[in-house]
Amino acid sequence: MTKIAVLGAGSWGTALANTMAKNGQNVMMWSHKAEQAKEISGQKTNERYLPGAKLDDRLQATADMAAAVKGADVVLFVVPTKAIREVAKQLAGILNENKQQVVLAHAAKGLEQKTHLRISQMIAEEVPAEAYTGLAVISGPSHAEDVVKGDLTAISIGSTNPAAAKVLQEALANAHFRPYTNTDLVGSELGGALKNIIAIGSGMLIGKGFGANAQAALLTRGLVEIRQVGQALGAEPETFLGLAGIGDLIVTGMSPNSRNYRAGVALASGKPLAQVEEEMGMVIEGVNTIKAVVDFEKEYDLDLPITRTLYQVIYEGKTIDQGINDLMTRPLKAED
Ligand SMILES: NC(=O)C1=CN([C@@H]2O[C@H](COP(=O)(O)OP(=O)(O)OC[C@H]3O[C@@H](n4cnc5c(N)ncnc54)[C@H](OP(=O)(O)O)[C@@H]3O)[C@@H](O)[C@H]2O)C=CC1
Ligand SMILES: O=C(CO)COP(=O)(O)O
Repeated sequence: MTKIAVLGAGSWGTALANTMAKNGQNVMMWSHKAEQAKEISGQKTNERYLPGAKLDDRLQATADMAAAVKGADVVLFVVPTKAIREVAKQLAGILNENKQQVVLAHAAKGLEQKTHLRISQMIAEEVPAEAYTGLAVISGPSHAEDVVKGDLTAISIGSTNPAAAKVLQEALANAHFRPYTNTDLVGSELGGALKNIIAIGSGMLIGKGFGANAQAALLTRGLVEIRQVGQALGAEPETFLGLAGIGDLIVTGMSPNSRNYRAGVALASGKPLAQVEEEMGMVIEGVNTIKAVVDFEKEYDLDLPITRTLYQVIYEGKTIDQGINDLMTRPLKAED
């Protein structure tokens, strides 16, 4: 039995922790809210984030990070990107105090606002190398709402340390949940972060009444942009043809369970971004990630028309209709 501390008690942290608890692993969740930890441990529910879901009887949560981490073999971060650095700082203090060495993993899908760093880079800046044996990312097509219901799901775990990926693969696997491993940490992180931008666009198209042709065009051309950025940042291009790439793009770009997709639909109805974020009540990573990616376009001399147009629509007042027209009437070119 592996002892796993899951840091973060939103929808995805709860769904992953619940999967491992059902598999018989020794799981302790950490929530920064004592009331929520009490609800998870006592009632086996997390009504705010997974309404109606009944969690495994063995699942426990605490608001004391040191207690969650004590004796853990694996520590898994599942907080939004903007909270990763702060949580990593707290964890570093605890691991240092305990002289403890763990496998580190995260399941977040974004880039840091100011630095544009990937999540594993932020964690590696905060947690000293002697406190962990490997760093892995859980990526791929997986909405928490579907996972907690036991819907069939396949994900990918990326790490340059195969032993770190393996320990997570074994802790998570069951007949409904099939994790694959790969060694492309960079590509697995970027696939997860970048598809959120395209998913917002996909929601906008549906909100505007367009159909499957339009969605297929956007997702396919969006994948070309994701691959360009990935290659510029050192990812393996093949990763974007796998679960962490096209797999996640399909589910996030087409499922109404996606927060990013739903945000696109809501923006197309004319709601301002602040209202969309408030009404969602859960993190919409793509609206922040897009800021980093428009900077990458200049920094690495890339051509990212969809990303650039979505940025203009979300932040610079361009209408969706104008954005679509700009994209459709660009100079004609060969498919690349
Ligand atoms: N939801 C999903 O299906 C999937 C999500 N992901 C990714 O997982 C990450 C987390 O997403 P998700 O679970 O959906 O997010 P949610 O918005 O559902 O939950 C976020 C959780 O993190 C907590 N949190 C926020 N800031 C802090 C902080 N500074 N310290 C401690 N806890 C904090 C929130 O607490 P509070 O209630 O106080 O705000 C909440 O419990 C994201 O990067 C997302 O892209 C990846 C795959 C699937
Ligand atoms: O990454 C996800 C599914 O794989 C979750 O996407 P959303 O954050 O858009 O819900």
